[in-house]
Amino acid sequence: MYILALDQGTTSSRAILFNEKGEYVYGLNKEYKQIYPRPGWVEHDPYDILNSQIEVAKKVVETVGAENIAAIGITNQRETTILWDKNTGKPVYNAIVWQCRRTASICDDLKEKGYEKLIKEKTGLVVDAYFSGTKIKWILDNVEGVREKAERGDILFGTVDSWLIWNLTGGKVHVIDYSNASRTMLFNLKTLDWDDEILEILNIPRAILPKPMPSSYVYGYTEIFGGKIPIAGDAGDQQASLFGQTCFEKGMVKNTYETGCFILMNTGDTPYYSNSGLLTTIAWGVDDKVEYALEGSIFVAGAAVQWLRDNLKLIDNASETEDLAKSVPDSGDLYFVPAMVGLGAPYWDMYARGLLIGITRGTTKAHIVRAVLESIAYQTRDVLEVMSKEAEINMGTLRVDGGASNNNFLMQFQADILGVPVERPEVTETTALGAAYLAGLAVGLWKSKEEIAWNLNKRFEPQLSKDEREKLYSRWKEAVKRSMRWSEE
Ligand SMILES: Nc1ncnc2c1ncn2[C@@H]1O[C@H](COP(=O)(O)OP(=O)(O)O)[C@@H](O)[C@H]1O
Ligand SMILES: O=P(O)(O)OC[C@H](O)CO
Repeated sequence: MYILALDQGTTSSRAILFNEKGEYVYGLNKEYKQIYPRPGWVEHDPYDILNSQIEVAKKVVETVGAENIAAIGITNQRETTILWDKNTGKPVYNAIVWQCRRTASICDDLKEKGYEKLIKEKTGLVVDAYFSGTKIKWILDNVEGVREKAERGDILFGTVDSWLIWNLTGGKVHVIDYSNASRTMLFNLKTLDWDDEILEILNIPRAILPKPMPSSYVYGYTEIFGGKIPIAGDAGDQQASLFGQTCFEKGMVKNTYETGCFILMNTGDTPYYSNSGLLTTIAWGVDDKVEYALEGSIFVAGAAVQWLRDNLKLIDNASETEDLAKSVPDSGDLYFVPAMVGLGAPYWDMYARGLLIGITRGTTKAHIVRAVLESIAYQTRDVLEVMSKEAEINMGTLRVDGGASNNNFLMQFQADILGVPVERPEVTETTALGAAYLAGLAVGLWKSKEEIAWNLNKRFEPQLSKDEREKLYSRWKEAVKRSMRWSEE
């Protein structure tokens, strides 16, 4: 039997089959349209999300037959917000993507009113436009007629997992798992329920919200692939990858290098609160138990490589960056700060903007490409420094995954700049793998977490001296300072 993982990411939808040993069997990927209506705004068409996901899933299922699929696990770009009409199933507005900054002023307002502490204590999150709460409010307040309909109980909200499950089950099931719920800024980490006080502050009717559920559970069935297949796993993509990396022990850390970079540390069965801009989040709910994680979210990582490709046209594809970066001995003191949509952890500056500094007559394309890759590793160090300090854990190794973790230059530079070994597993699609594991556990394909495997592909040992490392890193910190608050009016 196989498990089908649906990995609905920010830039593409993926469907991947895993076998009973957790090995990658076959997968397909479809990119879909990014919509940028104004500077700093990012949207997706919810039907692009759904149709691209179904298209790849159907093709993948055809290769083995629906009858051979034991379960489907869903994992998704988190925070992205969709509201739809309960009766027609039609979205009332485009999906507002996690990267979208349009609600920065709503967040400023919440901060001015002094709600930061309350929101952090209840949800584990900092007040930022990143999370779903203010995006929901924006749609209710700005799209004509939606608030009235919502008050009448005719509107449903979902993150992308909810939207997919609702559609895959023919409009029968309206759920969200705890890990996704913990990204809405509306979910109380202790009661494991929506928080009425925050709902009131943001003026969001409870009736639109999905039912919070564990991450490994049979939520319902889909018949759109020819047979009746249980949907049995649901987790936000970063939590799913923590699961796929088998970071089951307290203190284990992974970094996923995708559009953004997401660094999560398992903190066990109690939420751990940060004083330095890290997020407290639910890792998963499995076996009647909820576990927590500390997270550092970096908004732009692989997306900066995409920007080199699509906007600057400096490269034709992302993998070219590896050889280009290696073609120069260093960046020539060129630094790139990818604050295109502000800066996430640990800075949380919604008004920071991208910066390239240190350009000379000698600067070449290779230097720019190298500076872009290096910026991904520097941002990761920013987060890990704070994380290790706060959790009082000396990280032994960093487990890595995601599209850009295939870049050997980047992984070596990461080990160099951290001074810690970096380990890449055989399967770098660990997000999908985690969703597959969660689904497989719910239907009994695997009996317990102990049956789940993790295999090493390559270990990168740090090669820079401490002096060299610190010199490079201190220049980065200087560059970051100069990018901050740039777009504040
Ligand atoms: N070999 C590579 N080197 C550098 N960046 C890469 C490489 N492969 C992919 N990327 C970048 O990583 C991102 C793709 O990662 P992926 O895991 O597909 O992300 P997502 O789920 O966010 O769509 C893209 O932004 C791409 O530019
Ligand atoms: O689409 P990804 O994989 O870049 O992940 C997006 C994150 O879930 C945003 O929090």
